[in-house]
Amino acid sequence: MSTQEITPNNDPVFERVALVGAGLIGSSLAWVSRKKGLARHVAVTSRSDATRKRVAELGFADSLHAEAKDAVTDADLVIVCTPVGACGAAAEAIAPYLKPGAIVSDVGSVKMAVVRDMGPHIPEGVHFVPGHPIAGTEHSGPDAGFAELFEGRWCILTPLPGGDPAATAKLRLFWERAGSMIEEMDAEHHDKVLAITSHLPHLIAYTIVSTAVDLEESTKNEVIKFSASGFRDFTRIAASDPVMWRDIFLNNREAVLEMLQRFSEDLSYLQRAIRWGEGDKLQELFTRTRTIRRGIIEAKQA
Ligand SMILES: NC(=O)C1=CN([C@@H]2O[C@H](COP(=O)(O)OP(=O)(O)OC[C@H]3O[C@@H](n4cnc5c(N)ncnc54)[C@H](O)[C@@H]3O)[C@@H](O)[C@H]2O)C=CC1
Ligand SMILES: O=C(O)C(=O)Cc1ccc(O)cc1
Repeated sequence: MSTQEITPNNDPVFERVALVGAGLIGSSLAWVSRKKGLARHVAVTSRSDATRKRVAELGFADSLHAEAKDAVTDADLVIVCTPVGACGAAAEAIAPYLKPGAIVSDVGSVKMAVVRDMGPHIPEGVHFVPGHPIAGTEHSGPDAGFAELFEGRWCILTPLPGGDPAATAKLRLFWERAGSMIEEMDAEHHDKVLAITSHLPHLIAYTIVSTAVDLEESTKNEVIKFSASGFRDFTRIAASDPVMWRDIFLNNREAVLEMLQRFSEDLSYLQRAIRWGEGDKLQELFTRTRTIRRGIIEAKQA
């Protein structure tokens, strides 16, 4: 079904959207929902008094709730925006309060574990459509969010086999109106692709920054002083939320370990080439990767 057929105009996509968790992604979704009129009411839930106080000051919620059940009651769309490891408990807590016909989604960076943990709690008659915006920053918490985060970025939906296509189409429309481009795929494929494009790069960044700071004191000072753009980029990524990334690696274990194995083999190949002075091998690989980068830039400009 084309999204045009659902809402031919700019009416709100949903009456009431409930966001469970008010960090970078939850607050960005609240901001964009309000800015672009995606929902008539944005209900936000956060467990801590301090975060709720801050959310009230920032003013991105129409209603603010300590208990997720109060936010999700009567909601047409519920998006769980917690770290991946907390999604199952969040689904269990809200399940009895979900409205028949409501759509439940999430934004987790891993999909198979989210389906495994949330799926069993979603009641009959409620549509579960997992999602993952490929958009973010190294910042976290309610202050980090902004309405433009999803603009021009991919959002991957992983609908379950046998799920309601109309629910998926409506969620697609929501993300499209938030500025995203949508791709659908199965959860297993998602986890493999993201293991190499996002999870492994973060692991490498965490490692290289940690290796650099473990160097003896004098060298460490030089590292900080002369950190050129390459290393700086790594430090930005390595500043990402520790709990969120702990949960990603624990919940995408198989795919990350497989990619890590391949990566280690490729690294050994380069190590060998350097040891034996095989410049042709180095140059050939670097030429190949340069072509890939240029291809990505050209595809973006097209
Ligand atoms: N940060 C990023 O760049 C991106 C993150 N994601 C995914 O989005 C989700 C949220 O990430 P962020 O918004 O960046 O995190 P965040 O740390 O900024 O916010 C997480 C929110 O969840 C709440 N929370 C934490 N543990 C909880 C629990 N046990 N029960 C209930 N609430 C809990 C926190 O209080 C906070 O409000 C994660 O699953 C992450 O994998 C997806 C795309 C990009
Ligand atoms: O800040 C960056 O460079 C990111 O890579 C953000 C990010 C983090 C996790 C995701 O699942 C998607 C995007």
